[in-house]
Amino acid sequence: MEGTPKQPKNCSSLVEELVEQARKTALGGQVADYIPALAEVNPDYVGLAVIELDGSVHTAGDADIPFSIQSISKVFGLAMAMQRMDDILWERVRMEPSGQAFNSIVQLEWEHGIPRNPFINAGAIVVSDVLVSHYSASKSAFVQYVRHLASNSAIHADHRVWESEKEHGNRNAALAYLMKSFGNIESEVPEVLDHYFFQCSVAMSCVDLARSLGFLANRGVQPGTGERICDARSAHRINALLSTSGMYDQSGEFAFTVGLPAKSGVGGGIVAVVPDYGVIAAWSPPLNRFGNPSRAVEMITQFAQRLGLSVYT
Ligand SMILES: NC(=O)CC[C@H](N)C(=O)O
Repeated sequence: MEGTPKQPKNCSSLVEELVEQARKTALGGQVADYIPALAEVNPDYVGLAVIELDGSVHTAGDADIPFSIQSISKVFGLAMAMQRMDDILWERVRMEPSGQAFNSIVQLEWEHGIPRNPFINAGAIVVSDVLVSHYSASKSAFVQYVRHLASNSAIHADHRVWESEKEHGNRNAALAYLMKSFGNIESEVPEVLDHYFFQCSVAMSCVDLARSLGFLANRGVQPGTGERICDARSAHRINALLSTSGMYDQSGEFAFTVGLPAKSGVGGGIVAVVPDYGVIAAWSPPLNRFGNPSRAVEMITQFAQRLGLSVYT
């Protein structure tokens, strides 16, 4: 039945236990340092938040501290673009796993400037181009959208991170100019990159993230407010893409071991959608070799396995 928790018991104590365990685990990995402002983040932060469709909130550790959402912004950007554009969007960005690093450039030339999916950087830059063309002020539209979804008007972009990415964004600029040369970017590249870096620099907490993406677990309707954010088909499509491409080149392994649609970011966050149950958001800055946060992967894996949450069961 829609909205019925699959496993309501002892969530809060499990969330506490997983954070405690994560704090003790030295999983290695390094905080992202290719964006200098991110390198300054304390690697010891650990947060976990679970929000169920019935509104129950379970949090532990640093679940209320905002951090740089980075690539998690690609989910919000895509949801906005899908609202504004029909299926023509899928001629400009595809729906296949890339099998490459999130910022890889090699595939893009072979495939004529059409990115494999909206959750690698090239795909998110195309989505940013859609937003720049469809909104007169795309950056403020983006921030208003996430504030509304998270019911938190204090959410804002971290300008230091934004500037830092702009200064060190040569690879993303290369992706954007290559796509422009193939005719897959409409607006001017600097304006598109400015939007892309801005949305990556938005700071949100685990609680904000878990609350904001509840609609993906509930066929497009935001559980707290009953507002329809997107149609059920769009929610299905976003979840499908998250399952196949949300964890970059570790998406196959994540599906194999966990089995939930999820998106990671180099700020150390991951959100995982559990259809008909709720959303899990975890944060710990050090990253593994795929650019996914090791402890956050571990906390979500444990939570899902212990409660038997998987879309493939
Ligand atoms: N994986 C990520 O979180 C990447 C986002 C980052 N802003 C970048 O463009 O490189």
